[in-house]
Amino acid sequence: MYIIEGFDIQVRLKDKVLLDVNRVRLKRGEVFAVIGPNGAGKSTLLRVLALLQSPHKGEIYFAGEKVKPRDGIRLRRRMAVVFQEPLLLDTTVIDNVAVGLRIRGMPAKAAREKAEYWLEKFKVGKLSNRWVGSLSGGEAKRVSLARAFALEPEVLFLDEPFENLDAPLREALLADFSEVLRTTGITTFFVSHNLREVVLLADRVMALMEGRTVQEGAPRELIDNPANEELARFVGVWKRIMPGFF
Ligand SMILES: Nc1ncnc2c1ncn2[C@@H]1O[C@H](COP(=O)(O)OP(=O)(O)OP(=O)(O)O)[C@@H](O)[C@H]1O
Repeated sequence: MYIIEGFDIQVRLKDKVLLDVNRVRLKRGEVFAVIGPNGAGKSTLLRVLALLQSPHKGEIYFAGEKVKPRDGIRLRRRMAVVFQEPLLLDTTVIDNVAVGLRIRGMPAKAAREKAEYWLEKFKVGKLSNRWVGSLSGGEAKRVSLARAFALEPEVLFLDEPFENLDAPLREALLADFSEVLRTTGITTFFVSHNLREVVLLADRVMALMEGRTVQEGAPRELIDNPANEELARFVGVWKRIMPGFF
């Protein structure tokens, strides 16, 4: 039932505890969001669960299997990560999407077809042969999402994927992304500052502050009954920004 489970995860930097999470669990098929202020440890938690960073303490299970350090590469192939910056390779759009599939042993023609399919899904099919250097920020994000989905990962990790976009571009991408998520049913873990995004996309949300979980539940629970004053202020700000939405 759980694809990823983390227990007693601690990350430290010298004497400072950056992350101290008792339990985090991601059910198969759910969209799980992590919100919290700057420096709360959200990206650190993402990196730990995506097996990109080893915690100083704690255990992680992937599909019921306890993760050992040497399992990293093998298990990471079952995941995909999209960062705030698209991190595209300096080549064409289609090659960016196809290359991961080729690395996984897919023949060139099949990889190209799959890449085209996912580029179409994210409405950038027409840009297939463009060099990535000529893309706008929004187009590059769409390509990086297409690249992640093309891998058909068991878990998709997203670190603030809609940041740094103008409002109209962000809205359009959010709508398209939400549609793809709904149709693929892919298990997703995403980090966000944006409560509206969380309401639109997430089944469950965890609020992280100073590296610790302060609340976890359905987005509605967090909005209606924030667990502490800081969270209540955060929710209050969003209610003022978007009256009627929450
Ligand atoms: N390599 C590093 N060196 C020093 N400090 C670090 C490093 N990585 C993370 N930190 C610190 O760890 C804490 C958690 O960082 P993290 O990026 O996980 O927070 P976050 O919630 O994702 O923040 P943001 O919303 O600003 O991206 C912060 O105080 C940050 O300064």
